[in-house]
Amino acid sequence: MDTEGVEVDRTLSIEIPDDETAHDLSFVKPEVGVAKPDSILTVRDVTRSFGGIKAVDVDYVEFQRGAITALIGPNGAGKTTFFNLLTGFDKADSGTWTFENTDMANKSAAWVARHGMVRTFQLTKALSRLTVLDNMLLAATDQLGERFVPSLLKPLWRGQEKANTERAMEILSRFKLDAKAADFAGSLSGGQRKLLEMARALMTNPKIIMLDEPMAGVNPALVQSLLGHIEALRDEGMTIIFVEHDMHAVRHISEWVVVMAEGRVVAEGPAASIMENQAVVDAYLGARHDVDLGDDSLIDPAQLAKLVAIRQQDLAAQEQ
Ligand SMILES: Nc1ncnc2c1ncn2[C@@H]1O[C@H](COP(=O)(O)OP(=O)(O)OP(=O)(O)O)[C@@H](O)[C@H]1O
Repeated sequence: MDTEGVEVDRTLSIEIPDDETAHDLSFVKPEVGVAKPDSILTVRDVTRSFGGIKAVDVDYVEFQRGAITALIGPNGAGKTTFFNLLTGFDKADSGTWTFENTDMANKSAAWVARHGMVRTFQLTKALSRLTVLDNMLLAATDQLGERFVPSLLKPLWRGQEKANTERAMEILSRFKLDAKAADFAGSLSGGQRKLLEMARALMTNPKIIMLDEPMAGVNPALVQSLLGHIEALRDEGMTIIFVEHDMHAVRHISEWVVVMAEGRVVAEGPAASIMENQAVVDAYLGARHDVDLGDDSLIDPAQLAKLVAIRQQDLAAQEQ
């Protein structure tokens, strides 16, 4: 169903113009539930509640293979919960999702990773106390799960560890982190940590990588280089879905943007169309979120005036 309750015909195949690349979605209609030319991940009727709150209530969304899709929305919109459901870190109350026609609903995170879909996590304190290389090796075992428990499969494990170390060093050198392999992860800069988070996820050779706020805490001077790495992964054929609050980054690299509010997808489309979408502006205003949509010139002056008025009311309330 789209937002107006109209059944969307998904049996229609969309012809990609010859001269378009796989990730150009500029010719796809910016409407909720729209079919993509080549969906790698299709989500249907997924819900997850916590107590009385429906954190996720997604009717239908397709993610285009080989594209960079941003998942945005105000605080509490359900983005993280949605990521966790899709990657097996939480269980949905209902719904299905298929990745390359394989049913992925409510499988374990290790199973999901083995089948080619991984999400990144911000480095925890515990991981900061391990070396960069340890982090990489752990990512391989974590995500591959019990198959490689070392005590059970010692000879196999040793071979595996050697292969994993080689692969880890290869990935680290891609991100220019190879010289840091023996350093504690906690000693890395904000930008290098983000690269390590991405590098960890690549250990299992995923087809879809889901990045959790890849720009958070990154020095603005390094943002460009980080975006370049993400684009390079896309250019090699990987599908990228990322949650991000930094709208400048979203505008810069996303071919498609999916907007969530109160658990639902309220809009989707190319970044430029999203910035003008009334449902999106309302979602952010409704959440009273201090938002920078990345380019003030794209915001309707009336909406800006509304924002300013709300801000003034907040200030007046604080002064009372
Ligand atoms: N484990 C949990 N227990 C109870 N409520 C939860 C839990 N996880 C999420 N929620 C609630 O579900 C809703 C969606 O939260 P979620 O963290 O997914 O939003 P988000 O869009 O990722 O927000 P943010 O941008 O702030 O990270 C919120 O109301 C949140 O309080």
